[in-house]
Amino acid sequence: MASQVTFIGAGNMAGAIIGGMIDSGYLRDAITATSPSDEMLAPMREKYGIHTATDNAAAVAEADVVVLAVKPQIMQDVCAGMRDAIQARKPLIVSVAAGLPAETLEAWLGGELAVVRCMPNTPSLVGAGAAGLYANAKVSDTQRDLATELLEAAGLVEWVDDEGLLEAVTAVSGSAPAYFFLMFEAMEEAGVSLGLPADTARRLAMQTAFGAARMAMDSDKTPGELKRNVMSPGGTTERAISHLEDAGMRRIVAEAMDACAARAREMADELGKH
Ligand SMILES: NC(=O)C1=CN([C@@H]2O[C@H](COP(=O)(O)OP(=O)(O)OC[C@H]3O[C@@H](n4cnc5c(N)ncnc54)[C@H](OP(=O)(O)O)[C@@H]3O)[C@@H](O)[C@H]2O)C=CC1
Ligand SMILES: O=C(O)[C@@H]1CCC=N1
Repeated sequence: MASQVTFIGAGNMAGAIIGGMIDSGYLRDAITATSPSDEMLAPMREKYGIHTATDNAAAVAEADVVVLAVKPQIMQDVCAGMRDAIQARKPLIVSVAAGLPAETLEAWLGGELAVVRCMPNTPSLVGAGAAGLYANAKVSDTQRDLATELLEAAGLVEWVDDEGLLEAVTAVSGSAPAYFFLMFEAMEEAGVSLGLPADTARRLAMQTAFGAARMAMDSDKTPGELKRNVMSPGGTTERAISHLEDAGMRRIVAEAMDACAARAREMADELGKH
């Protein structure tokens, strides 16, 4: 029998994971999503055929897994509202909220709970997400497998054994779709400066990124080898890559990712007080 999964929050992240679960054949009847108003829930019912509810406490009463998918800033209040129901049932808690430590969530929900913390990213919406997961000591092997199954429905899953590493995951994948979107913007602008129509430059840049990612994922070669294969000696790519290296591209990327991880640590300090 499928585990009963209740999503608290029915926004982008919940929708992405639910969509992936349905596509991979998860029993619709075993999925419930909640939101304060029916406005968000009606499309969920129509699109996915799942159960919906506006009462969080009632919706977790029979859940085996509760996925916390509301904004971090309102999480404490949301947890307080379903604390008794959670303690009566003790389901696996899976949180996708940025910055909130597992220990804090466990305390807000009354303590002694198995908690999986997840840092997903927005490509989950198209089934191409990349998520880092961390389990506290109370999570059983079966619960770990279940969390993997739920999150793999939206893309790649990588477990980390130290919660602090989720800050590095945030820098490498959680926030990283935005780095690539910035690159697309820059390449489109440069393509336009070189005379291409904007939509042509945009399509070429995006297809090239897609092709490069797919090629790197399918290949036995390292990204460095694949890069060198494009660089004919004395050719155009060598000139472009030299320029990027000389301008400090690697240093800029490292500094941006350090800043990202530092902000994730700050958010954990700000939000995680309990
Ligand atoms: N977006 C991203 O790139 C990433 C997001 N995350 C995390 O995912 C979580 C969700 O983000 P996202 O899906 O983007 O946010 P959304 O705003 O799309 O979704 C949040 C949902 O929670 C609902 N909600 C508000 N109050 C309650 C309540 N009391 N009970 C139940 N549901 C409620 C909201 O409803 P309403 O709109 O009616 O208020 C909304 O549907 C966040 O914690 C975020 O940190 C993590 C990694 C990446
Ligand atoms: O920017 C943020 O804070 C969130 C967390 C990771 C992606 N978006």
